[in-house]
Amino acid sequence: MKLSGETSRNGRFQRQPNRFTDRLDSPEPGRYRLYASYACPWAQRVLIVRKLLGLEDLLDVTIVDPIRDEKGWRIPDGDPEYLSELYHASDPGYTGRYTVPCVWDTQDKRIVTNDFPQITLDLEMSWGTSPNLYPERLRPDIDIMNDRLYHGLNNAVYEAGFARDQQAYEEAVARVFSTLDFLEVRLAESEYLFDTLTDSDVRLYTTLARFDAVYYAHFKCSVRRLIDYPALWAYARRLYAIPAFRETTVFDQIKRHYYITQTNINPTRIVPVGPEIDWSL
Ligand SMILES: N[C@@H](CCC(=O)N[C@@H](CS)C(=O)NCC(=O)O)C(=O)O
Repeated sequence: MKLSGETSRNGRFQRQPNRFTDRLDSPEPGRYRLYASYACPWAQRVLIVRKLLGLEDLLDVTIVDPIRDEKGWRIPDGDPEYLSELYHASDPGYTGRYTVPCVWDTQDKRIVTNDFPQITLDLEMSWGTSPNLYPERLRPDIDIMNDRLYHGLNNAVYEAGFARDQQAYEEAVARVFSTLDFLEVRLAESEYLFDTLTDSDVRLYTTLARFDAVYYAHFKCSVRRLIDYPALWAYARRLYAIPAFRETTVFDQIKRHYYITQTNINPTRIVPVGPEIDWSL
């Protein structure tokens, strides 16, 4: 992983900006292809929304190999062999990481977007509205919630895991658990984060699904497990019972990806056995 450029002088992880930020404002069958990994929480968001909205025929998908080497994501039986080739075809001077999710335009032969926070919103606003995951009446609240989830949880677990400094690590972990505490209270009274299933639930779910399997040990977010939060754990299992969530949650690939690929954190590449967790309701 080329993370060196993403560590600040005080040991904090600072994610690279997204290079491709065009919008997906009109679906065209056969034109766009999503590149995703089952391991990646940002990519799983798009896989879930694609299935929830029934966009399988409008947005083709390629799932990359979960084990990434120094050349980046490999495309099984792919043409091209590596995702990097699509990045360089789109921008020959590209020097960042080759990230999923990204959407490739098969007609213009370029990456339209790797702007992960915007991809699901574009699909929800312009590609499919049943169920309505981004209803207009809730948009300002969903935006605030998504921001809170990103800084307090989705990205904070990475800030904890990739910290190179004790204080930076402890500050990120504190944010993770104060956010989980806030969510526990909220979800004790409500089935979803709002009065209906929304984009925010998708964003929360993909981090919760990885929490006990990876973030607790590998990223050292070890104060409490997800299963120690009764309301959050029940909520996570309720979402897992929905096919779009369950069918895109591949625990084996999640674990192998983080433990084998992130050798800066796990140089032995040993994948832990367990934890044994029953996700059924
Ligand atoms: N686009 C964002 C978020 C997406 C992201 O980080 N995806 C990860 C997988 S979870 C990835 O593709 N990483 C490739 C790499 O680090 O080389 C970023 O640039 O950080």
